[in-house]
Amino acid sequence: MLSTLVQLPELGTGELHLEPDRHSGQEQDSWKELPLRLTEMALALWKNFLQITMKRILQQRRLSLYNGAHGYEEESIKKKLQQFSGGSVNLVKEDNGIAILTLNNPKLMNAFTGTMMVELQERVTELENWKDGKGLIIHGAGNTFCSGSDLNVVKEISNSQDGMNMCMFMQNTLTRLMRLPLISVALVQGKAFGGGAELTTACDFRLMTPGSEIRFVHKRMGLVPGWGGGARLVRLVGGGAALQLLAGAERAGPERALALGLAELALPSADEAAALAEARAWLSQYTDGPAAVVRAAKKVVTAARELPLEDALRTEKDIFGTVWGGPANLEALVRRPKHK
Ligand SMILES: CC[C@H](C(=O)O)C(=O)SCCNC(=O)CCNC(=O)[C@H](O)C(C)(C)COP(=O)(O)OP(=O)(O)OC[C@H]1O[C@@H](n2cnc3c(N)ncnc32)[C@H](O)[C@@H]1OP(=O)(O)O
Repeated sequence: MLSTLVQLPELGTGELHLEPDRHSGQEQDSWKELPLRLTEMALALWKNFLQITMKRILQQRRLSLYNGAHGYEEESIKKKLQQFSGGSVNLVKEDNGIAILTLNNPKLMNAFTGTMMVELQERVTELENWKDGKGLIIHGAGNTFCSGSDLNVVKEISNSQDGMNMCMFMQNTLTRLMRLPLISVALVQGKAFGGGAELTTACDFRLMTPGSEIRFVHKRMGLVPGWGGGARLVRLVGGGAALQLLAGAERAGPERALALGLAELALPSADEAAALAEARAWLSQYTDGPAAVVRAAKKVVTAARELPLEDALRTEKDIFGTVWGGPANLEALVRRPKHK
């Protein structure tokens, strides 16, 4: 019998066995079967690829807050949002496990157009599939964070159905962002207003440059948060402070944000490049070491943050099981570090 491995682009590797047909009483020339057998294998690999892809889509659907049962038809919502183009959401994933996500619409203070909302979801999906990822920094182009939804788009989708659809779409995306097994930082330069303020609350930490502001301006627009920022803000700063920030549309500069627990650090420099370098340095103290362990730490916190106690404890046990006796644990047992 002749065996060989065959690598097909995008589909993967399959093992091909060729053997003469002994029933015909003649040695078949196996090589004549090769094209047919290659086709058979390509079909088998393609079927496997489709099964894996469908499993991933269904898994992401299961992770979503809203689905068909809530009247949430994602593909038609994306189609609507894609009518409003402009700007981009760029992602660079580095070999060190840190990703930089840039909101790139500086002409409009990085306001979210419809296509940017769709691109943000696509970047989050990329990050969900990035198994070596440890940390994420989100910032805006042009030394400012994000001015919320593009008001030109808001005008076009001001009817109830479109508004609810955009709300559910962004809540789905920001909830998945919040749950990423990466340690995430919002680098707030300039203005984080409206939906931009909400986006900062979907990150684990917020670092703010001199003169920057997080401001929930929704009330001044006759609104309340719709991207999940209200629910997350209460969990970050407590109900009283959240109510002041929402009902007063109050400004939170670095000092006030630190006092409220809304930010973790007031950065010294307003310079765009220096601020990003400082954010990288700050994040690195939490992302150094094996990705499996960093990701496990975030998963433990996510479970504890969202689940009832006993479910959180069981989840912690399961996560513990993924690192106990793992490479990093065994190596540390040999090295016996002193935790001075
Ligand atoms: C659930 C989320 C919620 C929703 O979807 O309904 C929202 O997020 S609604 C949007 C909430 N955001 C705002 O209301 C912010 C509006 N913008 C401002 O208050 C100011 O632009 C500010 C304070 C962010 C910056 O002021 P500054 O004087 O520094 O700059 P400009 O105002 O001249 O802005 C430059 C340029 O950008 C345009 N711009 C700014 N923000 C938006 C936006 N959100 N949508 C569309 N366009 C925006 C602004 O109009 C200027 O353009 P120009 O053509 O030069 O007039």
